[in-house]
Amino acid sequence: MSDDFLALDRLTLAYGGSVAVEDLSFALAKGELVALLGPSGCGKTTTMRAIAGLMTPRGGTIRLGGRDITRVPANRRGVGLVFQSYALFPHLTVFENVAFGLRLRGAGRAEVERRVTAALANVGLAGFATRLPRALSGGQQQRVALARSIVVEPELLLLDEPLSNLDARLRLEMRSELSRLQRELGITMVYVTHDQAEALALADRVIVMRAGRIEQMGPPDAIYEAPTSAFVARFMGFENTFSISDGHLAGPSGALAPGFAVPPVARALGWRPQAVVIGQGPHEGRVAGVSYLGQTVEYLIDTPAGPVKAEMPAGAPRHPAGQPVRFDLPLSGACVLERE
Ligand SMILES: Nc1ncnc2c1ncn2[C@@H]1O[C@H](COP(=O)(O)OP(=O)(O)OP(=O)(O)O)[C@@H](O)[C@H]1O
Repeated sequence: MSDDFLALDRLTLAYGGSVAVEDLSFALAKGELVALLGPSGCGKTTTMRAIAGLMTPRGGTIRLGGRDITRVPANRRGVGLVFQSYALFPHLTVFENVAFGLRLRGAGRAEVERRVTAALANVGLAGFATRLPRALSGGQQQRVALARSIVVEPELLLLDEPLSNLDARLRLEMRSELSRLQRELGITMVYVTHDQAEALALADRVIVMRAGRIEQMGPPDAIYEAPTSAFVARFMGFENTFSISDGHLAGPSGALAPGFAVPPVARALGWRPQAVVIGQGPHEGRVAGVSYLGQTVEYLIDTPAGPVKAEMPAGAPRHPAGQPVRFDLPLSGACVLERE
C-alpha cells in the first residue's frame, strides 16, 4: 500500500485527435518527490494537468490515497499546483494572496491568521505579509506562490517548472528551500522540469519521458550513472553518443572505427566530455572551438563522425582552434547503451 499513494495506471491523454501521453503508468509513495524530466513536448505538463483534474483522460485511471480520482473535479482532489508563472493577485498583499484558498474553504479569522503566518515562515517570508507582489523579487513571488499552495495542506503538490523564470543563483537557492520544505512537511510532490541538474538534486526518483511515454525511471544516481538508452544518456550529459553500425561508431556525418571490440550488447556508446582524451589516441580531428570555463577547457572537435565535445583540466596542454588534434574515445570511459 505504501508504494501507491498516487498511482497512474495506463493513462492515455489526448488533445482532440492527437495523443500526447500514451499508456503511462507510475506510482509514488507518500512523502516521495518524483521528477518528470524530458524535452519540450514530451507530455510532462499534460500529465500534470490530468493529475490536477484539468483534463479528462482518454483511458486509464488515477488513484490518490486509495481513491479513484480520475473523474473527480479539480477542486475536490486535494491537489495543489505551482506553475512557472506565479499568478499572484497583484492587488492583494502577500498575506491575502496566501489566505485566499483558506478563505474560500471557509476558514475562520484566527485559523487563517495562524496558518498563513506559519506558511510564510516556512518559505522564509515572515516579514513580508503586508507587501504587494510588485514589491517582491521573482524568487520572493515564487515563494508566495509556494506558501499559497502549502497553506491548504494538499495531499499532493504538483510543481510545473516552478523555478524556470528565476536567475541561476535564485534557482539554486529555491531548489534547496524546496528540498527542505519537502522534507519538513513530508508533502508528496511531482516536479516537472527539463533541467537535468534540478531533477537529480531534488528527486527521490526521476522519470525520464520521451514522446508521451516513460523512457526510464529510477533513483537519480542510477539514471545518471546507468542510463539504459541513448536518449536518456544524452540527457544525462553523455553528449558524445554514437550508435553502433557494423562495429563502427556512427555519427551524423560518418563513422569512426572505435579501436576496440564493441561489446555485443551495445546498440550505442556514449562518452561525457570529461571522458574524451585529447592530444593522443587513434582518431584525428580538428579543433573547431575552444572555451575556457575556469576549472576546465572545453573543446569542440570536428571528426569524420561529427562533432565531439571534450573537456580537459585548465592546466593541461592547450590545443589551439583550427589545428589538427588526436583524440581517443576509450571503452573504459564509455557508457554502454542497449537501446537507441
Ligand atoms: N492545448 C493543446 N492542444 C493540442 N495539443 C497540445 C496542447 N497542449 C499540448 N499539446 C501537445 O501535447 C504534447 C505534449 O505537450 P506538453 O505540454 O505536455 O509537453 P511538455 O513536456 O510539458 O513540454 P514543455 O517542456 O515544452 O512544457 C505536445 O506534442 C504538444 O504539442
